[in-house]
Amino acid sequence: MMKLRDGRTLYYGKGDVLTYRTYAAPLAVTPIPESPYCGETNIIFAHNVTFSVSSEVLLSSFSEGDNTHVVATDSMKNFILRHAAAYDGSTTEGFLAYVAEAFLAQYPHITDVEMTADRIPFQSIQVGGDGGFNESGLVFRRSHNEHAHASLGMKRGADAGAVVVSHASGIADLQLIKVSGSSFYGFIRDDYTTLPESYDRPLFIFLNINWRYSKVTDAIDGSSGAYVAAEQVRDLAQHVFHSIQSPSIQYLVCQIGLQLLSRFLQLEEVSFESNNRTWETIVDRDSATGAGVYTEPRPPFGFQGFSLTRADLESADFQKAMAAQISEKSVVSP
Ligand SMILES: O=c1[nH]c(=O)c2[nH]c(=O)[nH]c2[nH]1
Repeated sequence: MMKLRDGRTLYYGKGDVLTYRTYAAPLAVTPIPESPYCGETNIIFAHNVTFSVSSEVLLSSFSEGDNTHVVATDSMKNFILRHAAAYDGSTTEGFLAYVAEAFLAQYPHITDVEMTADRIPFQSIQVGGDGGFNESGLVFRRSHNEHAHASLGMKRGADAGAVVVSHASGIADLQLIKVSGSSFYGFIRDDYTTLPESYDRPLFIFLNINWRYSKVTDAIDGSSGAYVAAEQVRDLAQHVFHSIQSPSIQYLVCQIGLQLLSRFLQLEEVSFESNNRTWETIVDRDSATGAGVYTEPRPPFGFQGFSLTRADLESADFQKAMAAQISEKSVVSP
């Protein structure tokens, strides 16, 4: 049979399984200099989960309408929700691994499980008291800012155990504006060029960052000390954006990638999808006060994709290119 885009020939499952678990185990991470984040209470451990399975024996459900081997997607939803109650870990990746492994154990005819989860972020509110402001711990504010996500593929192994065959973690919809300190000039000027060169633009980017660990256990086990929180990745990206004079988004994401791989030695790969939402200038900034007026840019929007592996970093070609550019561009101080 022809393979689908993700390599599977068939699958079915349930999406938008909204899973609001309260009082999951707290997460503590190893702090990094670029981030004040040190962990998460997980008082609300909420996710939008997508779950799907595949197996050769499911072919007859497609070809003959034979439902003998079909676990109803409604039952999958129940399985996820009930296992959310029993999960005793602290990470999204760990939760996915726990559910996927339990499902393979429960249904021996299923060979593959694919799961993704978008974290639904809730932030504790601060309440005033005698000693100042403290976390409420009871009232939370739903956040519509960036969110963490993870995906995991698990297969039944040769010895009937489950093995992780793919995993990724990420942060989506980070939206950052730097009001000064970004340029874009020196690009090809020809008959098609109308964009003026900019030596100080208000750079607004939408950013998705994804990463993969060398050892998936570091992602799954929140108590390993090697877990990388999406908040830390976000804060490091913000730190780099703040610190460098960027000549382009391409350069910016590469610098963030380099910084991530040097800060988190447990990561094997980082990748970026960026979108350029630079504000359109209406009134140029006043050089004395900085006051300017901008409006929303109109479509179409530019985008960039970039991935960096630890092997890239160690390759001679890459090091040569970096050495050349370090001498001509500002770099981030660690
Ligand atoms: O950072 C940028 N990279 C580009 O490739 C590009 N192209 C463009 O029109 N504006 C920008 N900005």
